Amino acid sequence: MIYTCTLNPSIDYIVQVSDFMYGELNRGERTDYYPGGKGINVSRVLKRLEIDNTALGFLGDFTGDFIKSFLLKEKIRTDFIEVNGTTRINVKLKSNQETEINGAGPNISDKDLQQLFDQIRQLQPNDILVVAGSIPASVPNDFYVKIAEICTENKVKMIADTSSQALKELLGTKLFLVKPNQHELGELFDVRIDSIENAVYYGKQLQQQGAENVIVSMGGDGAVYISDNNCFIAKAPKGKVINTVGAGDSMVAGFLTAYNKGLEQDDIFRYAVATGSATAFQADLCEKKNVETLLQLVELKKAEF
Ligand SMILES: Nc1ncnc2c1ncn2[C@@H]1O[C@H](COP(=O)(O)OP(=O)(O)OP(=O)(O)O)[C@@H](O)[C@H]1O
Ligand SMILES: O=P(O)(O)OC[C@@]1(O)O[C@H](CO)[C@@H](O)[C@@H]1O
Repeated sequence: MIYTCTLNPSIDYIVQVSDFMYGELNRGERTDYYPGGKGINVSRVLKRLEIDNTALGFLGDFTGDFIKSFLLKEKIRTDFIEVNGTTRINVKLKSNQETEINGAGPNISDKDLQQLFDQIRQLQPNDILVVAGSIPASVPNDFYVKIAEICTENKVKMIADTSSQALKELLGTKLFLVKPNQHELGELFDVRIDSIENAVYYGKQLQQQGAENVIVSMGGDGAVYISDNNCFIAKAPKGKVINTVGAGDSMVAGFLTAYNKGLEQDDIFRYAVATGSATAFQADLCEKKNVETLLQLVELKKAEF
């Protein structure tokens, strides 16, 4: 069984303004509300790709209820822990540029954290747990490391998609997959990643630090995949970009879907890239048919290591 865990979910409020003017009254031309948070996005895309999964994490108040009922409508199994505060609303402003304001999120108590640990201790060998997104301010930065320890003990495969200190803390931890984007990887090693060569080099460093599979995503430029002694480089398909929020999460869901089907490494990566791009070309997250249309448009090559 696959589980996702989102410590700090959100409602993503997506507002389109043709010429946003700072300090003025701007009127939204189109507004959308989606359940968000990286793990929740992974769960939603997995479900669309016909992979059953359960979404875990913390939800609170009316915003939490919105997310729960939205996921229920999409027939996604959930087992969220109810917290006292209000789940955040993240603003995604689409104008000439994409601007994001992500909220802080509610406080999470020690009791809530213990409850999550208890849930994770119930997972079975060969289950997969995707921990994704930022760690709320009230939760220690090494929280994912503690989760990883439980996963290792119970032979659960852990996937991490996070950034900043939470990602730094995970260095040296055994992970099944880690998927930083180029900026997150650069921040991790205190360098600027502006070429495929750099992404391969630092991706390999991550592999040496304990990750079985590493994907470095590079937005419209595609991605790099490192596993065993193999390295693949993919160019993303071209298309009309509508909303890139969740493209990286979709990539993780695509990877898992193809891995679950037992595909070869190159085809797993092709599927992951197509899924990320399929989401970038939709207002909401992608559907299976969007992914299938893009599969043959992903240009992939094997690189020398
Ligand atoms: N402009 C784009 N055109 C085509 N494909 C894209 C574009 N942006 C993203 N993608 C696809 O999605 C994948 C992941 O994108 P990106 O590197 O932006 O992830 P991310 O920063 O983790 O995203 P997020 O945090 O919003 O989920 C890319 O490797 C690519 O396949
Ligand atoms: O603040 P975090 O946890 O780093 O990221 C949260 C977030 O930006 O990530 C998702 C896209 O990947 C969105 O659904 C959500 O708003």
